[in-house]
Amino acid sequence: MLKKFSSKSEESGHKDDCHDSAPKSPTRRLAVASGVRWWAMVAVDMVMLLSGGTVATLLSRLYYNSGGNSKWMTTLTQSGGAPLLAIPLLLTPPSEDDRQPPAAASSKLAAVYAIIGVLIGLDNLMYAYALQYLPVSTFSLVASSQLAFNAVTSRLINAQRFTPLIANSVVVLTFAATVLAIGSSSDGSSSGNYHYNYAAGFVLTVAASAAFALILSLYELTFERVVMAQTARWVLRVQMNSNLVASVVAVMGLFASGEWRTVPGEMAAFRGGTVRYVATLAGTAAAWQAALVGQIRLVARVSSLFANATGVVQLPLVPLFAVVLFGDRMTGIKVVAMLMSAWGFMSYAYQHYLDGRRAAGTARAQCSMCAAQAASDAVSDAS
Ligand SMILES: Nc1nc2[nH]cnc2c(=O)[nH]1
Repeated sequence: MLKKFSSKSEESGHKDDCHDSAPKSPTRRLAVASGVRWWAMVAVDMVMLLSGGTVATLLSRLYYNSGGNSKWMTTLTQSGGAPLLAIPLLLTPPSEDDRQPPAAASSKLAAVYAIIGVLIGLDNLMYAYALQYLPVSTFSLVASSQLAFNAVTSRLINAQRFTPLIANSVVVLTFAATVLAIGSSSDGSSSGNYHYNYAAGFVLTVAASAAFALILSLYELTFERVVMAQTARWVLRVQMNSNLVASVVAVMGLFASGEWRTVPGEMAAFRGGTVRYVATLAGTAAAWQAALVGQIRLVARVSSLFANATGVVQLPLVPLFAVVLFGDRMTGIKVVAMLMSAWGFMSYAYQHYLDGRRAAGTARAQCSMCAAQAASDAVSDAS
């Protein structure tokens, strides 16, 4: 039995043999944990992912719009806030499960952190190039392919089952981003005065989308098969260590590419000056980690596909905030994209709700069978 967030009995459902024989549900291991408190915690994780991711993406755009140009620096901001995670890690009291010895040897854990961390470093670099090489609209369109990639990786790596509602969710969310991209390709979005490098941007966005889907599935596999725990502390530890490895990759890239030499000049020429430069990068780094805490907790609580679906909801949110912050035009198509996003997401959430009800019914039926079996055993023992 896996160790779940905080209270085991409430969140992991039934610990007895009745539950162990229940079939896996499409929305997977926590289908039985569908109480109000559990949904509230999922909602908090979603808000963290959506708000953190939106702020981080907008700040990355601000960096480029204000004169920033270093790809390795943008790469570093995506993982460089990892040491901040030491604060919640220290403040989170260990649960009963955290006091057990780790299920995996330290060397195995180190190898997992290294593999996922290097993948994150490469994904972050490709993501940084993609953000700069493509207009936001095209980027959103191509980046939504990560959900389709995740459908494949979670089928192959995490044995995710698909139902019509989940397939609908994947298709509708992908369409939402497509509608957005087609509709906003000529709406005067303030993406800066770049000479876009479409071909490279396209290939890098697709590669980053595939890499990110793989990363989320590997996180899920790590919680299920390596650490065999999904407590809040384990989530923070796995995120912190893998992102520290990714930061080492980014720092090595910054020095090996020689880009570090351009940083002082970039800082001096930055619109708003040095303080604004540092504040923009520090804010981006903190926002990415907040988003990732939400996303990785969703991987642990629900599944990598659910975490990715939530992340894709963010794609239509970014243009909406860009309307307010960068003066982009609001169009009907953006509203349609957002409504489609909400529909795609509700489809997944409804499947989860159905699973929760079905799992609770199955558990009740099995427990009454267990009780009847126990009573008949007691009668035969007595006679
Ligand atoms: N490729 C990719 N990288 C990310 N890094 C943080 N979020 C994302 C994402 O949604 N996609």
